[in-house]
Amino acid sequence: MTAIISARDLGVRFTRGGRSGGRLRELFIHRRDRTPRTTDFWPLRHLDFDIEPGEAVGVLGSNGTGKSTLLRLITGVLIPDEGHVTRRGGVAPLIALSAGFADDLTGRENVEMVAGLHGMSRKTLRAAFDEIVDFAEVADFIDTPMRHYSSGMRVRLGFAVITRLDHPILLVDEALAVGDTRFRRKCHAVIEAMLAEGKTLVLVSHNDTDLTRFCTRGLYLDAGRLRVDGTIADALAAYHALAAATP
Ligand SMILES: Nc1ncnc2c1ncn2[C@@H]1O[C@H](COP(=O)(O)OP(=O)(O)OP(=O)(O)O)[C@@H](O)[C@H]1O
Repeated sequence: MTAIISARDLGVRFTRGGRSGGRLRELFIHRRDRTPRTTDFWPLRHLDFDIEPGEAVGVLGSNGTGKSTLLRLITGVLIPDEGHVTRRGGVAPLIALSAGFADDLTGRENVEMVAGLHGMSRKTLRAAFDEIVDFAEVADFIDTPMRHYSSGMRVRLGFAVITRLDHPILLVDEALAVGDTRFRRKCHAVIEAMLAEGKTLVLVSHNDTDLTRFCTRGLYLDAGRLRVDGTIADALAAYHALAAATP
């Protein structure tokens, strides 16, 4: 089978205190020529893996070990400094606890923007809009600017719109941790349905139950390296062994 996501010697370099240059600037500058600074570090380096279509892969590790960075590299919003990552097909990303929403726009405008950016036609969005809003339970706030949304409301609307995209790859970063129990249950049913359809899931989570519920495979990151690429049970065991050994 041909991999749907492939990483080869993948690495990215950050500057302590903030990555130099904005994301947009990075698109226009050949960053590989950037002279290293003493404040530079590699949050991720020398990563190699292939993910097959339909796999459900959990990414785990302690805080700051590069999990979100890996998802941003897979999505393509971050450009690697070494190696490369390739995707076959579109990616529906729910990262940084949002679908990429803008605070000044209303919920409605944000849904339209995100759906449009991800290639959903106006007709499809019109047909799906009410269900998205109902699922997110934000009908009373849909014309309110996003800055007035709670983190739970944001993540609910983000989840509702992102999971409606017709992309084969779903990336979820910690989003399941934010909703309340009832909403989490609704999200679980949606993810299970997407997996049953053959979609590919990459899930970043600190929650063992979520990781074992959805994922068969685990990528355990430590100090920016891929330490275990195995079953989710193996990856969790390595993660917990390290936590137990760390004072
Ligand atoms: N834009 C940036 N510029 C500089 N450093 C950054 C940037 N984004 C992240 N980092 C740093 O890179 C490292 C990896 O961050 P990342 O958010 O990927 O970790 P994580 O494993 O997702 O952490 P957590 O479990 O806390 O969410 C951290 O040291 C973080 O402070």
